[in-house]
Amino acid sequence: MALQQSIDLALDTNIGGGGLPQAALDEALGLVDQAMKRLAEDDSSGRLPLLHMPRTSDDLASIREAAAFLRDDATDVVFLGTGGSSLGGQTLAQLKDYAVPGAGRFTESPRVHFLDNLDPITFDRILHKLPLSSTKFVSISKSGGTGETLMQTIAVLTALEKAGLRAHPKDVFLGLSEPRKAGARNALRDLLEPEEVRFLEHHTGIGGRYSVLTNVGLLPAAVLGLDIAAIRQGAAEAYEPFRNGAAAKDAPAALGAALNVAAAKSGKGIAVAMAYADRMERFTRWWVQLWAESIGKDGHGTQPVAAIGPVDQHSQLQLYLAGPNDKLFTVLTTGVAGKGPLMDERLAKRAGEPGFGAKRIGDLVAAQGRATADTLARNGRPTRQIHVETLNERAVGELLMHFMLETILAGYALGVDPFDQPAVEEGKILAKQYLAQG
Ligand SMILES: O=P(O)(O)OC[C@H]1O[C@](O)(CO)[C@@H](O)[C@@H]1O
Repeated sequence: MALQQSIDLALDTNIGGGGLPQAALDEALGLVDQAMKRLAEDDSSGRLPLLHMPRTSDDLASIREAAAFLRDDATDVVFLGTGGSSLGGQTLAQLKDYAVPGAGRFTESPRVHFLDNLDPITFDRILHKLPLSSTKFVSISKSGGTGETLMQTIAVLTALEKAGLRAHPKDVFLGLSEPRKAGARNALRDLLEPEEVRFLEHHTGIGGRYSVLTNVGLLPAAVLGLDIAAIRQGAAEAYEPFRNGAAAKDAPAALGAALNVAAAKSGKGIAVAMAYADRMERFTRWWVQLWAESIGKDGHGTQPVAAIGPVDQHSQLQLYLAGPNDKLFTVLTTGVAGKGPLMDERLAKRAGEPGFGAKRIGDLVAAQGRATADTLARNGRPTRQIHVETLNERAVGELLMHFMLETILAGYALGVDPFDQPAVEEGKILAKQYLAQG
């Protein structure tokens, strides 16, 4: 197990009155113990296919084969899709420097792009800059009906046509969506199937924000040459205590769920995840969707906030330490001590920081992650610490599964359905009405 979790700095016994009372945690653990029974039934009945994903391997060959098609002769691979149809892939791609400030510009071929936000200027620019004759595209939408993804796909087909490349969309496009349902439209399939574009099937029993371990997340990971089997193995590690029938307090994801439930019931209405790694920035955004859409309903929910360190020490930390004590913090760190450029002693002295001499950048980042958690605790702010020594496929797989399990269990314990998102439909319908009105 790569993931180490400590909730010591979250409890009032250790950090004083601002912390969570042990009694609140005990009560939440009782609720999560019940939730775990439900989860075990979900597993044995097959009701939650996500729980079987870590042990599944028979689909990996087809994912690798689709990835090989995308890589073949391609300078660029563009993933179209939004929310859960993009953020999981982005999270994994960050292991290969995707969207890492600075480093992301130097990624190897094929360059991978995730166009998850709909912005006319961005889309125009990228369509003009992409070498269309050597670019492959993947349109991902579970429902097949998401307006943003449909518009992106239409725009790309049109651009291919303008570039005289329209004759062969099937050679440059893949679709990924649910199979057609009797009596219902799948607009993405309606759009691409007449062009003979091949579709990979989106798992019907796994919603977008839980789909990172399926072909939705693993396809981009495979395009980037990541070890997709190791991602699943890592996920299996997170699930192992549940398969072994552990009590909530002994299963890290269940303990995390209980902590969040205790926080929610103790008036901590905000959950902050602050990761001390550039390569976890997309992970924090993936988690924001996971938590917000799963828990925010029926008047329940805590507000997820994503932060990364050390940069957000210089923007958000003041509020975290001295603003309202209404938050539960999760500080995520990796084993960066001893890594990165070495500080020349002479130059460190000249900069007035002799303590930097002979230290590495990673030494400071490691010290900062620790100092932030301790400072939050000293100021009575409940703080959980999660550490993974090496951020690789296995560790990210474990983190992803940990947070999915934590979210499902928290939803069950709070009495909300963690798998739907009915409220977002209203705005989508209204937007289409406004579009039609002009
Ligand atoms: O994969 P789809 O069906 O295009 O949906 C994209 C996203 O939109 C939502 O349905 C919310 O509008 C998310 O739950 C989902 O991840």
